[in-house]
Amino acid sequence: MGSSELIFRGHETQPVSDSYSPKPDKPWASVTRPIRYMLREQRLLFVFLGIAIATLIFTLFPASPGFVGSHLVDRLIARGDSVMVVDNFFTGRKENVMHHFGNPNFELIRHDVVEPLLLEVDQIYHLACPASPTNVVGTLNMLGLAKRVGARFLLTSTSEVYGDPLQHPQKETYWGNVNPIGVRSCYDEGKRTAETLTMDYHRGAGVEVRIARIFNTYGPRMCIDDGRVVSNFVAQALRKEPLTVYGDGKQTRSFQYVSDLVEGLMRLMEGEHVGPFNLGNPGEFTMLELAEVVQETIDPNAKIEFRPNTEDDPHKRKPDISRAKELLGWEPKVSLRKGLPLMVSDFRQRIFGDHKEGSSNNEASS
Ligand SMILES: O=c1ccn([C@@H]2O[C@H](COP(=O)(O)OP(=O)(O)O[C@H]3OC[C@@H](O)[C@H](O)[C@H]3O)[C@@H](O)[C@H]2O)c(=O)[nH]1
Repeated sequence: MGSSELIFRGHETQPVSDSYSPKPDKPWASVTRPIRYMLREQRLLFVFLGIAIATLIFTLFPASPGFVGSHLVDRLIARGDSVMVVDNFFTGRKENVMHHFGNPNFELIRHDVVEPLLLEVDQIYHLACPASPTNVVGTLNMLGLAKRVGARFLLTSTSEVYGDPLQHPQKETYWGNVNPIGVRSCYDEGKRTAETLTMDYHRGAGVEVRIARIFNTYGPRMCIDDGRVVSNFVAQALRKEPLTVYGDGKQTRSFQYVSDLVEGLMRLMEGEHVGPFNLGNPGEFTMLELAEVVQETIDPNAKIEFRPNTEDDPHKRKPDISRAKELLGWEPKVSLRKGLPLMVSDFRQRIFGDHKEGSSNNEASS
């Protein structure tokens, strides 16, 4: 049964403050109940919530605009789930999911999660997060929805909750070192608040929740020129521009290929553990080392240009993934040197319109 047969009452108002109130009577229950029963009996129905807003003032730390989500949708559809994507397309790209148009198991809804919406679903992957104060509102709305319809809710939190970490590598038990009033705070504290709300809805309202803390992720369909380092370096090398290394380039990050992340998210959703779980690749690189890998992969003659670093830039970051290994049976399979070429062919195609290099849907087999 296609998800298009669902009842969608997206424009009903559902004030955040009534999130804990009992469910009102559903006038269409006699119609929706059998449909819901059949859907549940056949396959789970998913809502995937895409990116919400990246406003002009807050574009500093854009979350993945439809990038991670679109790969997740591919996997869910491939295993036969019905998927509804909710996205306001402020930064997300319709092209990322266009190949599912016409599939009765796929539905796309233009909606901003800062506005409440009501959909009958079993699972919610909440990936929407603008670097703006509205991210907390979006999370509240989605938690309210999960409570109301009894859906399992997965929050994609971030390694940013560890701030500029004083513990290395970072374990989930580490509470972090975040500046509450800095330029990154809106995103970092927004995600920390999202984790808090998620746990409160779990403890207080019995919502089934899952929390993933996602480390730097890259792959095909990543936004070009979004400011993140892998996207910047790859686009710069392809355009024969110098790679812009911020600061002295000795700060470290751990880069995970998108298919590894998607596998981790799905295992987390299906598993029995709330988390939080670090989902990241423990391979740690300085930005200068990353630049070297990009040079090896794209252009050995690419120059490096040093730029002043941004404020509060974390000095190092590397996930301890023992918990995910033990409880989810998950670990990344794609190294940076293997994953980067798969992203490069997609970027080349999108930057130069070159169709010889393969499709934008490249995935590393993992
Ligand atoms: O062109 C660039 C861009 C960035 N950088 C550096 O590369 C490092 C990584 O920067 P990014 O912006 O890619 O990523 P960050 O690790 O700072 O934040 C990221 O962390 C986890 C995710 O959840 C966030 O969405 C993402 O912003 C920083 O040290 C930055 O200073 C460069 O050297 N050159």
